[in-house]
Amino acid sequence: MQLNVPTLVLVDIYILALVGILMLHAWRRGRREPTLGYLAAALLLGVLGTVLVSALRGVGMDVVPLVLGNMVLHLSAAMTWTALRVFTGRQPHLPGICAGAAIWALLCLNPAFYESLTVRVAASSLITVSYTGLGAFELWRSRKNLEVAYLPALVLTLFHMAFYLVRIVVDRGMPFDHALASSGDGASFFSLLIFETLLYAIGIAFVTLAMVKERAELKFRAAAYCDPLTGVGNRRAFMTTGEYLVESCEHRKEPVALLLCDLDHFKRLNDNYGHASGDEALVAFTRIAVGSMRKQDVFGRIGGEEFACLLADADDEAGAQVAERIRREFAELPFQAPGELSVSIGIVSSKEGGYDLFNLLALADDALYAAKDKGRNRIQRYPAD
Ligand SMILES: Nc1nc2c(ncn2[C@@H]2O[C@H](COP(=O)(O)OP(=O)(O)OP(=O)(O)O)[C@@H](O)[C@H]2O)c(=O)[nH]1
Repeated sequence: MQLNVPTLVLVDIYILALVGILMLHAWRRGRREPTLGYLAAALLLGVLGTVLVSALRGVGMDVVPLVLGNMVLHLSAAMTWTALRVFTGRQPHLPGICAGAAIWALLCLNPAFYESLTVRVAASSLITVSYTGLGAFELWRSRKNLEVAYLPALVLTLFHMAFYLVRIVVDRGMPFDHALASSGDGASFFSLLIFETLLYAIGIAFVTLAMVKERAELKFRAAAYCDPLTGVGNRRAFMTTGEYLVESCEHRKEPVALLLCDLDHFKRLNDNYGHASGDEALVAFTRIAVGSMRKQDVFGRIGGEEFACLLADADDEAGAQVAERIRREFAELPFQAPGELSVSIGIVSSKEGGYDLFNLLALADDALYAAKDKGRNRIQRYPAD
């Protein structure tokens, strides 16, 4: 099928401009996220480059489409690479951004290069392959830290690179003649080229926007589930992961133990040594408790000076052992004055409380209350005497 080149170019310009403006809008709305800014620049430079390369073909000013137009298109490719680079956490590389356009300008100073359509097509494709390859490389080398679905962007980029590699071998170029533009030698590959480049531009804009949105969502979710002082999960996180753990223990017919820990006389500690010292005590307790947990256990700060530990495959005896270790280590911590740090811990297991986290929490709270009542700095299993 032969596609009409001028029509395709017009469609290409309109769609790229529309996506570019939408990306600019997303950049402004998204707190000027640099990745979207570079992507918007890539799309709008793509529009300018396409206008320069196409509109002024064969009208006696070949230097504009051939030299300037292609330089702008190479800058556009560099911007797409930079968008992916910035997304992976690296700084833009200014010499790298300018290199493609500069190399093209230098090559055009050579009359043999300027006159040979085949060599120009090969060089232009090679520059595009380099920038696209760099974009894929940025994603690949950061894949372990990205935490978002990067594969669509990687596959799209590799496909675009492969297309331009094929172009080096297959394409003999579009001659600079309007009469040949829709039917002449090279027109069919050229129309395919416009088509592929347009799909790539839309595709990479869409998947990169999706990656940026996914990352923002992860950041908000982490903030909503994390206690900023201690870095562990807050009550919401504990309840969500805790319920899941309780359910899976029930499913495997394993016991589960809950420890409810409350630092003793914490108000007094704050009043005597200041809020910063109180914070230090909270962080120190977290360190000790987390150090006593296994990977499959769940721990969280569920209130001001209240923490909860859910131990998988542990009965109340195992829970009491862990609780006693935490209590002892915390009480032995060197602090402002000896005996200032202590914790009371209520313990309940699924043997008494069943596999309902709310019920376990209520029973552990009873045990904790009894521990406080008996003088604090102690562990207490449910049911209390
Ligand atoms: N430093 C600090 N203090 C906090 C934080 N969150 C809550 N608190 C304080 O923890 C104290 C808790 O006091 P209470 O509930 O009376 O409990 P308590 O003094 O530990 O008494 P008992 O639990 O009965 O031993 C309050 O003074 C809160 O201001 C925090 O993030 N940092």
